[in-house]
Amino acid sequence: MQKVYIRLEHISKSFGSTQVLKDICGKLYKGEILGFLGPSGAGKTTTIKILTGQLKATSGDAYVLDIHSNNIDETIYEQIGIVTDNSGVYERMSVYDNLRYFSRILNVPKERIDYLLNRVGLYEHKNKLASQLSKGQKQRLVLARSILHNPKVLFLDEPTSGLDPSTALEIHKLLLELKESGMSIFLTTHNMEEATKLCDHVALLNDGKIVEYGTPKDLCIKYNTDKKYKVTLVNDEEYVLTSSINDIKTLINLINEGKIETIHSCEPTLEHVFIKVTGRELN
Ligand SMILES: Nc1ncnc2c1ncn2[C@@H]1O[C@H](COP(=O)(O)OP(=O)(O)OP(=O)(O)O)[C@@H](O)[C@H]1O
Repeated sequence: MQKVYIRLEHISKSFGSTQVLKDICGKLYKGEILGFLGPSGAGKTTTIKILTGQLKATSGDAYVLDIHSNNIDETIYEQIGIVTDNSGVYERMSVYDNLRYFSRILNVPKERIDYLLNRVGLYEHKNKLASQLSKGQKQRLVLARSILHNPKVLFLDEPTSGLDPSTALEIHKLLLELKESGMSIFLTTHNMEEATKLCDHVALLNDGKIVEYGTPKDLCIKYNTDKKYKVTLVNDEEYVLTSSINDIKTLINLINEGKIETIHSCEPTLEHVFIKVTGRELN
């Protein structure tokens, strides 16, 4: 049976009289990426903070590697990595020394530092002071630090926000490799394309509640209610047809006339699913 690395059981969280998480349940299995998706303020970071022992839930139980979040102590940090924001970088140390410092604490061979610096595209900046890095570069340094010790579970809060597309692509490649190697990744993002590409399962969060859960593909199929088909003709013209009687007649005519090159069904994207489920845009 697949190992469960994270369990959220009926988690609720209030700050004063404001309830920000409402009965959140979910599981993350070994070697999977679970995406927590939702607009700003939906409760994504709060969920990570509860799981990693930085905040206490008002009710419910959360477990990481079978340890209840109320019982987490520093030994858990040998098994998990966390990327929340750019904090935790020693600004007056070089990029290399930042990682060397943590590699000593975590007993990681220093050869891994160069490997990771290459992987996150910071090798050529290794002698720069961390304070001289751009926001995106600092974000990559935090990512490298978080996987230095090859943790079993990695928490990533918006890991590619503010990164240019090619760096984001490199990070995606790295995350998929980490997953392949058996790491479990709990990812929060606003970016539905990123989630579709990376996540085995996604939970759509709105106003502190999980409003949908499933694989990105299954959710897109589930919400493909007004089915559409993209038809490309031999003369390169393109049409989007629906299942209406008129469109079906048009389709039959096009087939009879031998004018069709390809037909594809147009499933909605996760973004469309989110809008359908919540009635609101993501941002
Ligand atoms: N310490 C706190 N005290 C009071 N309210 C808080 C606290 N931390 C978070 N909140 C509130 O809880 C809600 C959820 O915040 P959270 O940071 O979890 O959202 P998020 O989904 O991660 O948003 P973003 O995508 O902008 O990071 C927000 O309304 C926020 O203002």
